[in-house]
Amino acid sequence: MAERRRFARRLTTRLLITILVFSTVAVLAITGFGFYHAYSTDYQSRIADLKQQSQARVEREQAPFLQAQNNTQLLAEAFLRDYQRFRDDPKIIAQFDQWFVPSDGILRMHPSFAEGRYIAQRYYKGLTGFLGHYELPYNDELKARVVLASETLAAFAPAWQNDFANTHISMPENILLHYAPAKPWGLLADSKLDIRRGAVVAATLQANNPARVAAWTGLYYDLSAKYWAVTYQHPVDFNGQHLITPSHDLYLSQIIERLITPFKNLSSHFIFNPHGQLIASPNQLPEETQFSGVLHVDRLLNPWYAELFSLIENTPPSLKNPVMIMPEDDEYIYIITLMPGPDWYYVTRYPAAQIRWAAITSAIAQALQSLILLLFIMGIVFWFIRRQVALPLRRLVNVADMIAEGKFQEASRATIADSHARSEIGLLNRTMHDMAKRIEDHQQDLIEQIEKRTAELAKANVALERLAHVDGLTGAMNRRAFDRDLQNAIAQANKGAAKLELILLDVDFFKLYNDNQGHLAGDHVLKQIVATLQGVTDAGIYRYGGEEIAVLCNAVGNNDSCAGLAERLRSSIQALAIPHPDSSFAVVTVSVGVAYHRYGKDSNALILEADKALYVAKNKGRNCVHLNS
Ligand SMILES: Nc1nc2c(ncn2[C@@H]2O[C@H](COP(=O)(O)OP(=O)(O)OP(=O)(O)O)[C@@H](O)[C@H]2O)c(=O)[nH]1
Repeated sequence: MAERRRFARRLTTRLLITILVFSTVAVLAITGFGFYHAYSTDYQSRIADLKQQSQARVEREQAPFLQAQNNTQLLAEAFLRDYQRFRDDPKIIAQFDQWFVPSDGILRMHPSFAEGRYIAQRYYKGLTGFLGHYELPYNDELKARVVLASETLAAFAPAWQNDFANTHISMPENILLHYAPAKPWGLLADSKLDIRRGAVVAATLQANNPARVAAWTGLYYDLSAKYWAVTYQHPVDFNGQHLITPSHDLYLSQIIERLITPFKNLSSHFIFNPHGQLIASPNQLPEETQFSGVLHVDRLLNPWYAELFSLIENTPPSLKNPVMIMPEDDEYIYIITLMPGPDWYYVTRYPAAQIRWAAITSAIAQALQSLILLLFIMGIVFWFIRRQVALPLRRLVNVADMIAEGKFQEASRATIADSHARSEIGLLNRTMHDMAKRIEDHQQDLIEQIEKRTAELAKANVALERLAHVDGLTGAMNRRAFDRDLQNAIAQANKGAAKLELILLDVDFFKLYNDNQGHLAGDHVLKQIVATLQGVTDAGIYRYGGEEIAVLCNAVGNNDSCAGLAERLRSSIQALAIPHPDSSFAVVTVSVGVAYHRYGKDSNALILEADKALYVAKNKGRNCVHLNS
């Protein structure tokens, strides 16, 4: 029984361990793969995020650059339109002398254009002009060009004053027309200034820019304005002649400040232009002041800039696709984004360990989730197996024990609990229930049958017993019964419980009766005698020998009662009056010998005494009783 319980427990435990082992192996494999996958996915996703963040920042900051390009294009087209129509107009040419007046040995636009004035219903303000020393005299074309350029500038620039600090138009004749309401540059500029010597205007001259491309200058420090700026310059030629260069200055302090602001204090940012000039760096660069914005990486003391720029040149980004660079032995990764407009390379430097660590943390978190999920599932499986398998199995084992112990009724009641379950266990339970019930019914049948058969057997035994001790002819008890009863009676008598008397009766002249009346008639006589004796007494009547009858009388009273019985027996036979022609009494009679038991006398002695008494009765003439006293 205990073995069966242990087996049930072992089965459940083994089932759980098997599930646990296989699940653990599966989860570890999946977690391992998941960890690797989560790590690489997270790593890639963080790189993609960095690219996206850089791209978004660049796109946000590129607007003023693109607007500057559009604006200068607009100015160029408007100017060219007017120039082709009015360059020979005498009124325009004549205006030159009214608008531009001598100052410090050069010409400057009349200060009223800066302060505010109306000319032909157009309001001019914030406009200044610097016409520096020029080696040739001004001809009509130049005069008309300066006036038309001034008008173009006055027409468009005020609309942009909120977006750009200034708008200006330079000319290769050392002329600069300037719109900036806050600062009358044309009135303030040193008369000895030759703007063509400055890098900005110089870059627009045909000699320096034979391809005639519009471009952004490198970063420079505007000494007069005291800020870092870049200038977009759009050279405009007509019939091979360089007429004007509309341009915007774009103050970069705020833009650059925004661009080099780190992401979450982890990144640092650099900006290069395609010519290898450093536009911005988070580091303090003393060289900046030395080179006034022409900071070529080769001229920087730190070779790291040149190496980085060379890597960027090897894998340049496109407008939509930033690239990632991972230099060997470098603890950073670099995202290079192309900034449209000035075509700058915007570099985002980010610690590689930070990305790896974040990816590992994320992968570990996912792995932990998987493990927690495994534990949760195992918990549910454990609970399910315990509730749905282990407990019902244990109950079934108990039921099996009950059946083994023969407690079928208990077993059939105990199986009710899980019998409603639809599982195999429920089915097994119902089967056990049916089995216990059937065994119980069969056992009940068997018990009833055994009881019935036992009763029948007892009855048969009683009959058999009776048959074994009854004489077949007369119905009196036979000699075997006599011997048994005599022994018992003597034993009782020896204990003093009762007195005992043995009466022996013998049919008189029976040989003659047989001989003359026939043996069958003799049998009939014997039957009649026994029946008669039984009618006279309840004492045991035995067929002791052929025609000898014994009567055991357990007399409680005195000897007379047994003597009286012997006499009543004798007379009852005589009274039958069965004719016996060969008897001296003419009827069938019996002689009777009686012997009394005395303490210590055994059965043989008692029988012998009774025999002697009978012998005496015979000798006395028969049909009489003799007591052997
Ligand atoms: N019909 C019949 N006769 C029996 C049976 N058993 C014994 N006998 C006969 O009983 C007779 C007994 O005879 P005995 O005892 O010799 O003498 P008796 O003729 O009875 O004479 P006394 O006893 O001296 O009166 C025998 O002839 C037996 O054959 C029996 O079962 N049926």
